[in-house]
Amino acid sequence: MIKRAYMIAHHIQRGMEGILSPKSTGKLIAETSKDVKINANKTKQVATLMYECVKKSTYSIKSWKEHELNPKSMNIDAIDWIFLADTLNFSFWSMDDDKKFVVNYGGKQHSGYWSWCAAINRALDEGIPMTDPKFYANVSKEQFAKIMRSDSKYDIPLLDERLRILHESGKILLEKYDGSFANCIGKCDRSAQNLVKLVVTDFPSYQDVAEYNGRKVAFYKRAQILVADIWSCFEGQGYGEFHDIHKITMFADYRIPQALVHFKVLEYSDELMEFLKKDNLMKFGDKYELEIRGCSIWATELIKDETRKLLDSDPATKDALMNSILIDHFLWDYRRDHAEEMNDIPFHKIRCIYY
Ligand SMILES: Nc1nc2c(c(CN[C@H]3C=C[C@H](O)[C@@H]3O)cn2[C@@H]2O[C@H](COP(=O)(O)O)[C@@H](O)[C@H]2O)c(=O)[nH]1
Repeated sequence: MIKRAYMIAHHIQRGMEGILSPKSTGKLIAETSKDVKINANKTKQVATLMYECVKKSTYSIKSWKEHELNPKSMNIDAIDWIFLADTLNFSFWSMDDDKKFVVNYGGKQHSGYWSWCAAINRALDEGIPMTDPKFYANVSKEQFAKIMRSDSKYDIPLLDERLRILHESGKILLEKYDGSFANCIGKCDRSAQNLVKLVVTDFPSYQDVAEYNGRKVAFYKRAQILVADIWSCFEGQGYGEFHDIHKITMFADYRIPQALVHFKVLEYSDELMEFLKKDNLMKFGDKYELEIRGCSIWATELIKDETRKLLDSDPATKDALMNSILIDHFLWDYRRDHAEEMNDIPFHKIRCIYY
């Protein structure tokens, strides 16, 4: 057991030299950021909101399965569903809010991230083995286009990239992990960090890394949300049991920053706000982008620390679970549920496969 753990750590470490972890990335960027600032007082307000949710049990690890499109079971099928969902969990935004990819499913119209989940479930209902890597490692362009058919006039962005990544990820899963992500989990000795490192080492589309002031920095948004979704689905048990799950940071996407600006936790410079309001496209690795993503990670860490203090000060909640995953999911769901209020807050627009 020890030898194997050492071998894994050594194998993984080899590939990760000199890359800052997401938490260290967030700290570094927050300390030097010019156009994005964190308002420590406002982090206390969001922490109070989280504390209230825990007290009223309106937000917990169980919230993940309450989403109608997420798997309800805690089995291998759910793991393979989650791996597929998070492998293509990126870039759903459209320049015009009324020109977006939409999938009708379960009597509802789904857009954004949920449109992708709806497409998966629609395919499964049609008898297509969508979550089986033996299927998607070789799915044809035509069949994938049919699976991803839109119920609006607009296709999902980066359709060709998505097909390429499906083929790439499916082949790796078949060749190295006997066709199921459950086998990747089995190799990580219940360590979330080991699993993140395995994913970003073996699955190239997850290598969400950039350079900031000469340092290699990692956000690992999709790798971390993959581990977090497994943890959430299994409620921290069985395949979802990770002794170091608290080391996972928030997932640096383009939506949480909107929520953090809404709560005034993040403050953008006039120049940045001007740039965003003009719907200018950013490129992956731009300074503005790194400052938004890095400060979002660090702001969420500060919110987590403040929430922990409040929970510890109350006998009724001192043993309550709290981590950056729960805060992230709360903020993400809050943003979707209060989209109207946040429409005036621009999000950074970037076409990439990392988030
Ligand atoms: N930080 C963070 N980013 C998240 C998620 C999720 C889905 N998780 C949900 C599912 C069950 C859980 O309870 C979560 O509520 C998707 N995304 C990202 O958002 C963007 C899509 O946004 P929109 O265009 O509005 O659909 C895109 O970058 C996508 O990668 C999350 O949880 N956290």
